Amino acid sequence: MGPRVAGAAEALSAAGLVAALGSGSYRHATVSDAGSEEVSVENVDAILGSRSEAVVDAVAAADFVATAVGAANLRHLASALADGIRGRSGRPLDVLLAENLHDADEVARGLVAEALGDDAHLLGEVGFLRTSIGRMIPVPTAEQRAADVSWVAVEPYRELPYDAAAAKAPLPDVPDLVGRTDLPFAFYADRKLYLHNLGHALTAYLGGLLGHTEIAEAIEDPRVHRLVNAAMSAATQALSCEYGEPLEAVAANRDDLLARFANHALHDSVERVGRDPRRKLAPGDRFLGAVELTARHGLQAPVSVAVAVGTDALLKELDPNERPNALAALRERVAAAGPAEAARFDAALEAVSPVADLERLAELGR
Ligand SMILES: NC(=O)C1=CN([C@@H]2O[C@H](COP(=O)(O)OP(=O)(O)OC[C@H]3O[C@@H](n4cnc5c(N)ncnc54)[C@H](O)[C@@H]3O)[C@@H](O)[C@H]2O)C=CC1
Ligand SMILES: O=P(O)(O)OC[C@H]1O[C@](O)(CO)[C@@H](O)[C@@H]1O
Repeated sequence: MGPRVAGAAEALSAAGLVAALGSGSYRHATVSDAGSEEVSVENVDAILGSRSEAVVDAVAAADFVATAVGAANLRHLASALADGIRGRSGRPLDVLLAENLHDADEVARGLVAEALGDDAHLLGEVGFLRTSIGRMIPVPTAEQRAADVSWVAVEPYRELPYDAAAAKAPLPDVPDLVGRTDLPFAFYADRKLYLHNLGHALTAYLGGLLGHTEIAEAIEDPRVHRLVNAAMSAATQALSCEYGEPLEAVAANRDDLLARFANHALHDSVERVGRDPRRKLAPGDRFLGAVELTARHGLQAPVSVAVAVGTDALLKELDPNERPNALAALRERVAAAGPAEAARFDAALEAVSPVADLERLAELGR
């Protein structure tokens, strides 16, 4: 039997999924334009999040725990994690955080500490491990769900680096679960958000402006590719300067990502990759975090343009009365690099809406 992993999924809407996973297996397809391969993953179980006693017991007994619930939902796990930790009687626990969230370790630790209250000392034996979760997994279509609610399709990329320095216990030997200690883990976390997620979200928003519905179509549009490549190249150079990692190594990751975004067989949607622009445009997340990183190295121009594209996507989702404050806050973040940057942001915003002028955006980002 493999390691015991505590998992939980949200009640009600997830009940069907939990029931299907409770049958003990699910089908897992790896898809690419070169072909696809399907396997059955065995020895699986699931518990509804609302069955909190069962979740607590699972956390108390687990060899390790992993979360992948969405950054905003982490807080809902805190109480079950806290009670599960109490139930371990001091036995060390590692919690792998598979969320696109900067400083996910500090956020999760803070939430669980609050839930533990007077027992917060128990966190001495708990590792909150950042991960760099790069595998792209689209949302199955309604037809796919109707045929098999637990079926999932993924891209071939499968490496999962985690922050080994923060671990409290040895993690099981799982292929491609890679404990990184060669560089500060901040490099991997920043590379994920400010290179992968920045480029991906920009592809989604530009694709949306041009009427594309799938990411692969969007990135193959040369007008989109040029702007995404420019923003990702600025992030590449800035990451290399920030962490002393050779430029060629970071650039190889950029090129691999650009090629992976073009996986047609995955049918990843502009909607999924662009979802929740409010979170994506928050301080420290993929846009504003990337603008800060690139500005520190004088490389911010194409990223400021990217922020304007993201801002346009956000403003379209907000109530009209929320827009002025949101716009002012975002502009202020970009303007921290100086008045020329603020002017670039204003001009880029004009070039996005009401009509997207991608030539003008490319000029502004140079
Ligand atoms: N889909 C992808 O390609 C990747 C996603 N991520 C990150 O992984 C996380 C999950 O992403 P997805 O699987 O795409 O999202 P999703 O929305 O498809 O799945 C999230 C799951 O968490 C469950 N959940 C939410 N709140 C819960 C709670 N309080 N208790 C128990 N279960 C709860 C939901 O029922 C759902 O099954 C996000 O933070 C995302 O940024 C990271 C890399 C890859
Ligand atoms: O899950 P989020 O934070 O909304 O962002 C989506 C991004 O995360 C991933 O799902 C996983 O890296 C990417 O495919 C995509 O860029």
